[in-house]
Amino acid sequence: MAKTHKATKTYQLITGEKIPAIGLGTWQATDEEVYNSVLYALKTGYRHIDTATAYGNEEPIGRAINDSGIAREEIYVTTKLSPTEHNDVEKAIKTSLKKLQLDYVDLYLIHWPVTLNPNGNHPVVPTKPDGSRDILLDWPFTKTYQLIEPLVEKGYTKAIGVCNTTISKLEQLFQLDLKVKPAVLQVELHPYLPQNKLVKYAQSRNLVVEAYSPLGSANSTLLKDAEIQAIAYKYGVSIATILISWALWRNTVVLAKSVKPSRIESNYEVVDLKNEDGVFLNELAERRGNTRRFVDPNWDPLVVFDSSD
Ligand SMILES: NC(=O)C1=CN([C@@H]2O[C@H](COP(=O)(O)OP(=O)(O)OC[C@H]3O[C@@H](n4cnc5c(N)ncnc54)[C@H](OP(=O)(O)O)[C@@H]3O)[C@@H](O)[C@H]2O)C=CC1
Ligand SMILES: O=C1Nc2ccccc2C1=O
Repeated sequence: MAKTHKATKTYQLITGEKIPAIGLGTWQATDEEVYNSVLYALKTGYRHIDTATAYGNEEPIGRAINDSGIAREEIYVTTKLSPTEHNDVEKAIKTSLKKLQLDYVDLYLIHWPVTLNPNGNHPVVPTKPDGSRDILLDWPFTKTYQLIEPLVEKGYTKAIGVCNTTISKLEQLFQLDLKVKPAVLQVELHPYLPQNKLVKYAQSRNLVVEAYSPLGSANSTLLKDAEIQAIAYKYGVSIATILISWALWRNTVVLAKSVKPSRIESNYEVVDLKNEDGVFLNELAERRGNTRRFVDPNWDPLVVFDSSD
């Protein structure tokens, strides 16, 4: 049986700041669950919390951070700009900070490279009369990126970045005259969707890459995979531990969500994967000839995930 150790690894961002390699995911939990899970995670040793305006849980997260008694500068906090907020990013981040009871966040991400109508029929997912998403098609995410750049100098966030972008979208970003470079790329990553080319490209541009839904999200089929189970068996740990350890092996941040104390604890215990096992997991989807995305909202007619990259 391999020895597990606490996941205290950090990466250095392009800003010079350190980011803890393991962050607690907070999507899909009640306010009470999220409050308790953040408090428990911080007690366990986590120092990185991932949230978003769209999750509607910034307020209980702020309370938990406050009640933990841990110094603000020891905790890495990320929140995300919602697609309906691209028109007034300063108001958006100020609202998030107020809910989080913080003076600044460590990282502010554009949640989706999609702009939704801020004056539509719903604050998070506005729709048109035909039921389709109310997307502002003439508002590219690059325009939003340029709007969030000043938030760093104004002190609202230490770093900025993007989520859910492909290589071609990152290339569009790097074609701009950037005042503030993106520090982080947050995308769905696990052995069914390793996105090897995207990870390599982003890391070569000095972005720290973050893996969301690393366990395959809720009702995960990944956690029942026989080949991954065989690796887990070799190390004497769970599949979840292998998935989290693989994410660290490939030098990505890993955002695992749990509201269960025992899982919050075990997800913070990792093993050092042998290279052969890391490579095996990198290549699993390609070997099987299929990938699987667990998070893929319908942004029709906008193509967010281009299968070519
Ligand atoms: N930028 C973006 O667009 C997105 C960002 N994210 C971020 O990434 C985070 C993680 O992704 P998410 O989709 O939540 O999914 P995860 O892959 O983290 O999986 C969470 C699910 O796995 C269960 N689970 C957690 N630990 C274990 C374990 N050790 N054994 C078995 N089951 C376990 C959880 O249940 P339980 O809680 O009951 O333990 C929950 O149902 C999000 O919470 C969010 O912060 C996610 C999606 C999109
Ligand atoms: O964070 C998110 N989790 C999701 C799951 C389904 C669709 C969108 C999202 C998010 O933006």
